[in-house]
Amino acid sequence: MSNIATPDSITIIRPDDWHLHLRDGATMASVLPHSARQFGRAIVMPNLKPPVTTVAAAEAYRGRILAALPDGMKFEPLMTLYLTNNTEPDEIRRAVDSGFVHAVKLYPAGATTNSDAGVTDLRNCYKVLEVMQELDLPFLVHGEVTDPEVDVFDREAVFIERVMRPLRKDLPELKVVFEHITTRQAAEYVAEAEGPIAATITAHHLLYNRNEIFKGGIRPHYYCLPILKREEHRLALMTAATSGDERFFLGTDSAPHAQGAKEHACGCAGCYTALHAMELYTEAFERAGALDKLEAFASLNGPSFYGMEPNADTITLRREQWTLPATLPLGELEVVPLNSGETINWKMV
Ligand SMILES: NC(=O)N[C@@H](CC(=O)O)C(=O)O
Ligand SMILES: [Zn+2]
Ligand SMILES: [Zn+2]
Repeated sequence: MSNIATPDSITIIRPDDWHLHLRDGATMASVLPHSARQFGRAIVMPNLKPPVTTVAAAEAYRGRILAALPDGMKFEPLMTLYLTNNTEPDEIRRAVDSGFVHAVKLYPAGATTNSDAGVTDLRNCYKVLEVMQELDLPFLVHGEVTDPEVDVFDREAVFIERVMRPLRKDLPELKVVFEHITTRQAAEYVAEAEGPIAATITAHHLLYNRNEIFKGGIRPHYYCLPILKREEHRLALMTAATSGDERFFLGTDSAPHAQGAKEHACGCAGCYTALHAMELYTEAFERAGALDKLEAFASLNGPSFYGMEPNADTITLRREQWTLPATLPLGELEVVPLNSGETINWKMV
């Protein structure tokens, strides 16, 4: 921990969110201003129902997002395609030509919310991945095996051995983002691997370990996938995020679900953090005495990986306590944000 007195405000280049769920329709329209207030751009996840599997669908979705953006707000949605067993190499060429599709997303079938249409075996997709490698289109990976024999807390670490290493051995020049990493194994793998690889890290995986899910009872709003892990893993993620290593950057994985779908006998995975994401990241970096590393992680490393310029403006967070609302009406959903009813220490100006 640094002994230097921490500041009462921090100004950084406007960050981007490299992993975001906006959903669609009225919910998307209500969620969007939360993200647009904090972030200049976001990689928009394609796990809609039905999933965004074509450039035409991504173009229509992008149009709906831009149409929903309130007047006077600036925000660039960076679109992605949902990879299926049947994605055609030509779709990848169209994606690159489009200029607005910036990545392709892997959902192993059954791994997470709206992953039913996902890939059952990555070997079905090698023709597509070869074209992505050739054309430099990033491959974003939900990195968990779906084998029910594997303990849910081990699914990310096992994925590295069973899927990630063989994939990157076969396609060493493919640009890969290991999304929302949650383990020491993933942080170490990304830090040490050769070739073009990076990882996004959520605010909640930096702040919490798995005890948070069970504090005083079962707390479904802390349930997301990959699930929160032990403290040793949280510490490894903090080390990675604050290391200054360009391979690690911000991705909130903010994912709105209806209150009733989370407070349920079989509750959905996903935490809603779009409202207060930068406040949470600032808190995490401050606790590590690493506020000076926040800008690289939040605003510089992501654009550098994607070959973009950083944003031209800045944001400021002030040390100021405020309490998260119990629920947020977000279009057709009533959403309980992460930290609902709790007081946090930073506030975006
Ligand atoms: N992270 C989650 O727990 N949920 C995400 C899906 C995902 O990113 O895996 C969602 O779409 O709700
Ligand atoms: Zn995921
Ligand atoms: Zn996600």
